[in-house]
Amino acid sequence: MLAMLPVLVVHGGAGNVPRQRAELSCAGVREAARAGYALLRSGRSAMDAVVEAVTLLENNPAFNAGCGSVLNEHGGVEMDALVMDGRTLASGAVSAVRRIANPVQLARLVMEKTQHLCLTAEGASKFARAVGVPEVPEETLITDYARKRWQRNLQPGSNPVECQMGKMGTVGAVAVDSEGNVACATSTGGMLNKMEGRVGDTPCVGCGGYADNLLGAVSPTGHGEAIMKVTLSRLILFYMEQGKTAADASDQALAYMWERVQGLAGVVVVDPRGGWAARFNSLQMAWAAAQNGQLHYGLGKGEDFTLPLQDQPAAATQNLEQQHAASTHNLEQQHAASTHNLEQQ
Ligand SMILES: NC(=O)C[C@H](N)C(=O)O
Repeated sequence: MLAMLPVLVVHGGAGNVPRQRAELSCAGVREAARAGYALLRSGRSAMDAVVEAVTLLENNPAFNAGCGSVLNEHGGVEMDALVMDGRTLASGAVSAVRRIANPVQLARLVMEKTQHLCLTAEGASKFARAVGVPEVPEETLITDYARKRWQRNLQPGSNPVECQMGKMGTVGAVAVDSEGNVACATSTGGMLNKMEGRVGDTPCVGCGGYADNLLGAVSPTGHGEAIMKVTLSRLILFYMEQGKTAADASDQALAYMWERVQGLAGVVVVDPRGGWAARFNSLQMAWAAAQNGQLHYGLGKGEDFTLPLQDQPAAATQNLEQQHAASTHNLEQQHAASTHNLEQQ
């Protein structure tokens, strides 16, 4: 059993990743999984590893979290983040927080330094100042891509929720460390063109994540309102408690969410023995998992590419990654061509 530990799984958002961003997303989740796993291998805790992985994803403009966050209806950035420690069920979150480069780190400070689980908006900013977390100018969190999508969705007749369902990019991680402790972390800019003050699933315990050493850990991504209605993360762990594997529990919960509220989402899940799953009912979800010196990753349904994690010269790994990118691209072209044919028929 110990050979299965440690393990770390990350996601870069559920949805339909535009072709030009697919390789960027895959490279981003691979890098984050490698970094988090390296910490676990050096004996650090599951909490350290998930925060490290999510911090890297927040700093990567390819994702809807930290720098790269989607904009609210007024063109501003309001972010949500959550961490949870499976040893004690300690948890910390921030919601609708502005001008913070790494909301996941602020969420961890809420867990460690306050009596509360979640701080919101201006109160979260004041807390950040009090504990020495610097404010950053809002423009540094806004990419051209995010601004264009915001502007497009201000047009009459646009449907930001539909558009968001196509291109999500929330980030998250779950891990089990060498001692069998589990943790989760999730971070997001939320939903495209959301109302000011809208808080989604991400900072809500049991919705945007859950971690319990007795059961496992979950980090989801997807339509926040749907995730909240079924408390998706806790629902998956409930099914696991009843004896389901991480993959079966995830599929069952996603199917339930689809039946009840037509929600699209994806999840990464671990159990305390090192079993893991990356599942989604959206078209795609960028994910990567590191375990036993191997890096698994994928984007489309059924994809599971594998790369060695250690004892491998960087150049050789890069070659393999390029081959995978090329084969994914070919598949995408075949898919696009067949869809096109179907449309013409
Ligand atoms: N992209 C996402 O996953 C969005 C996030 N779950 C939210 O609703 O805020």
